[in-house]
Parts: sequence; C-alpha cells; structure tokens
Amino acid sequence: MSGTSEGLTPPEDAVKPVRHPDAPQPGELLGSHYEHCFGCGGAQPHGLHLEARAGEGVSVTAEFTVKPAHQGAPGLAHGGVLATALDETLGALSWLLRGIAVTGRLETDYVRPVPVDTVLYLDAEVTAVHKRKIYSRATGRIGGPNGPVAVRAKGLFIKVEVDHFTRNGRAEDIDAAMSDPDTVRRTRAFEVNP
Ligand SMILES: CCCCC/C=C\C/C=C\C/C=C\C/C=C\CCCC(=O)SCCNC(=O)CCNC(=O)[C@H](O)C(C)(C)COP(=O)(O)OP(=O)(O)OC[C@H]1O[C@@H](n2cnc3c(N)ncnc32)[C@H](O)[C@@H]1OP(=O)(O)O
Repeated sequence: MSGTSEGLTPPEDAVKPVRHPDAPQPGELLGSHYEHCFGCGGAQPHGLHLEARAGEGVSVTAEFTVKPAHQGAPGLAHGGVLATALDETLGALSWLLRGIAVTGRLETDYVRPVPVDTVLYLDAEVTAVHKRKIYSRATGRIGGPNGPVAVRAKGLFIKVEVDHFTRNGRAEDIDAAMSDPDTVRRTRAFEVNP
C-alpha cells in the first residue's frame, strides 16, 4: 500500500526543476555538507556516512550500509534510520539546485525489511518547484542499484537562507562550524545562488 498525503502534490502552476549551471557534474561525489551531520558527516561515529553523487538533471544517487548501530529489531534496520537515509538523499538534491532547503514534509513507504550489513542503493530527483517549495521523490533498493525496492519517500523541502541556521542553531555549534574554512566555503557556494 502506498499513497500521497496532502501537501506533497505540486500545485498546477508548479514548474520543472532547473539544474544549476554550476552544479557538480554527473558522477561527482558531493561530499558532506557538515562533518557532524548524522546523515553524511564523517565525524559522527554512529552516523549513516551516506555518500551521494550528482546524477543527470536534478537527481542524485547515494549508498548507505546498514550497521549494527542502526538496528530496530534484531538484525533489521530501524525505520527511522531508513527515513533519515531517504531524507539525507533528498536533501543532497540541494547541491544540484545550489540553494539551501530544509525538510518540511517527508512521507515514507516501507516495502521490504532491510537487514544489517545491507547496502541500500538510493536515488532521488526533484519533480517540481513552486516558489520556495521543492517537491521530490526517493527510492531505496537492496541487492544492487537495480534490485528490489525496499523503501520509498516523497518530500517537500522549503528553501531557506543561511540565517535559518545562524538564528536557530546552538551558538557554540554555529561558531565552531563558521570557524571551519571548509564549512564556510560550502555555505558561501549556496549563498551566491541567484
Ligand atoms: C552555519 C552553518 C550552515 C550549515 C548549512 C550549510 C549548507 C547546507 C548546504 C547544503 C545542504 C546539503 C544537503 C542537505 C542534507 C541533508 C538534508 C537533511 C534535511 C533536514 O533534515 S532539515 C531538518 C528538518 N527540518 C526542519 O528543521 C525544518 C523546520 N521547519 C521550519 O523551519 C519552517 O517550518 C520552514 C522553514 C520549513 C517553513 O517556514 P517559513 O516560515 O520559512 O515558511 P512558510 O511556513 O511560509 O512555508 C513556505 C511554504 O511552504 C509550505 N509548507 C511549509 N511547511 C510545510 C509542510 N510541513 N507541509 C506542507 N507545506 C508546507 C507553506 O504552506 C508555504 O506554502 P505557500 O508559499 O504555497 O503558502
């Protein structure tokens, strides 16, 4: 069973997404947007360490290996962890649009259980844009990039400015992030988005 709840269907005057001219090339690894991110950061010991690559158009692919720390039931991935992997993959689409966006709504279908040690092969694309609203979908497969579908999601992301983070984040974490030249460089790349 699957469905789409209110808020995830683009309005009639939504437009097709446009890949930013300076978007990373198809196949390019996107890297982490923040080293302490639970989804993609290298400095999070129990994080997902999800690795995303740019795809064609406004799409990405990503891989995530389910570790023992990600269990919900014995030997099986926790559903919230899988939702995080889908959320992170959808979030990585920001690199293709070169604009910062946060998750407003995320709807997940769990189709098959995902055992520990499984690699989840994810793909995601933006389907439509309406003002600040970005509509997207993601799929996670097991057994290979063309294997059976285990999870699916639809997302609604909302474009924000950098001050969304500086106004709302804990001051010590913002200060630490802003003293890291790599984070500043990555954040600036998004700020110059026309
Ligand atoms: C200093 C360090 C900076 C570090 C960051 C740097 C770089 C980042 C770069 C790249 C990112 C790359 C990868 C990202 C990777 C991972 C992604 C993980 C993503 C997340 O995990 S992120 C955390 C969870 N996320 C939140 O923490 C959001 C909390 N939330 C809010 O902060 C507000 O809620 C907000 C801002 C969403 C909206 O607030 P707002 O006041 O700005 O706007 P408003 O409410 O007017 O909404 C505008 C239009 O969106 C519609 N709308 C809004 N929400 C809706 C909903 N839920 N359902 C249906 N429609 C919705 C309205 O109906 C309206 O629609 P309309 O225009 O048609 O009327």
